[in-house]
Amino acid sequence: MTEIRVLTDEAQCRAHHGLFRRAMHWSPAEDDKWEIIRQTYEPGRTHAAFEGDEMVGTTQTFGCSMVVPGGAVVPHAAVSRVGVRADYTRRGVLSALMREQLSTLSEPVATLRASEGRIYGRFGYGLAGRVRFLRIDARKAVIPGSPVGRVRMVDPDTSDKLLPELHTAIGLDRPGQISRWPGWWAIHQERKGAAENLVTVVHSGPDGDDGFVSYKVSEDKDFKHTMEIEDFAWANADAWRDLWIYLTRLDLVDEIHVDAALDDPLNWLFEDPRVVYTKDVYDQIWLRLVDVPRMLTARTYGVAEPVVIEVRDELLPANDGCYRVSPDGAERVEGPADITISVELLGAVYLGDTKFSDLAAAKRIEGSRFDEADALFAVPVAPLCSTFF
Ligand SMILES: CC(=O)SCCNC(=O)CCNC(=O)[C@H](O)C(C)(C)COP(=O)(O)OP(=O)(O)OC[C@H]1O[C@@H](n2cnc3c(N)ncnc32)[C@H](O)[C@@H]1OP(=O)(O)O
Repeated sequence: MTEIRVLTDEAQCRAHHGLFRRAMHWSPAEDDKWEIIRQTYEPGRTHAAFEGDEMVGTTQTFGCSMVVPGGAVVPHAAVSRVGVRADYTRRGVLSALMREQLSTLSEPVATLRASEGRIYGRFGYGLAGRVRFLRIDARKAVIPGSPVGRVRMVDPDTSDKLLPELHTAIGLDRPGQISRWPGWWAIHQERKGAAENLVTVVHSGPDGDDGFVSYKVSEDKDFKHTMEIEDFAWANADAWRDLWIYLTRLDLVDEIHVDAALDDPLNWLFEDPRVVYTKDVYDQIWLRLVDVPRMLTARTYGVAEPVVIEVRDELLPANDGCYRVSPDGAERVEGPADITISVELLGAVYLGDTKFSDLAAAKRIEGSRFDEADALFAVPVAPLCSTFF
């Protein structure tokens, strides 16, 4: 029988990490890497599945906060390192891990990045945010005008001190953005070493530092140079534009790759909008409403007549019930409901990436008054989570 345990000692956490990496077809971390990775194992947040004495499955959370529509910041669990040993798959190991993890979470919301699209819906995670992968032709990318602020290159020691504070100040700018935990920064900082050669520049305007970008440039056998933008945050349009001027005027860069929000206005920066090419749109945020009443009251709503939504949650039945959503907020009520929706799909509409009317058109939800529900849940900016975990 599968038993789920919370891991406490380091040797087991290392085995957990190795099992997850093996499930992803990656080799285990070397000793020097483990010294950094061990900092990402927070007490009480690591679950493993055991068959007898053998560890056969893993999952873990990182504690942080997430921005919801309207700007409130709520406690959030970032779920990661999900893996089941290949000789134990499709026997319910992941299901047991997910049930235990969900029932013990203290945060009202959890998100994850899914390796495959069919895994997590059954556990109540909905596809709540997508991202555009952009390719920019750096040789033709001309931004008219001059920078208005100052961009400076910072050495690794300086950026290690500066970036966590700066990200806290400016990084929580959209629904879906999350704060970063010490272990996240430990791994990011290690990447500035020789192996990955990540470079950071910081922008300052009239009120001080207000933007940063971390990037690396690699060269292929044909001497083509490609820049990968790994981390990018800005507090205002001047910082955003100045940092792009810096990036597109760098020598020896042919192409730039970056992930951007669906509504990022990057094309409009350039004389020729076609230098920005959307190579892909992919799912990014999979969101699980753990405490539906709390999460429905945490966000704000648009202007429309109130709608009553009935939520169904097989794994966490405390969420079952009807909620009246209006421009003034949300509250539990008795029925009748206008719309019936699973907790998975409520997660999909929660940040505003998906509309009720789209789910109705796809025959995924039932009811009426979808236009009013769309207007209530609409958000002025697309969700994004710039923090990979
Ligand atoms: C947040 C992250 O860390 S993402 C990384 C996720 N990890 C990986 O992709 C690593 C490789 N894969 C694995 O380790 C495992 O196959 C897992 C974790 C995806 C699934 O673990 P399992 O123990 O096999 O899942 P479990 O047996 O509980 O399956 C539950 C249900 O999901 C289905 N399912 C599980 N994995 C998949 C999949 N990859 N594709 C489609 N269906 C799946 C099962 O068929 C089962 O359906 P059923 O209830 O209708 O029978």
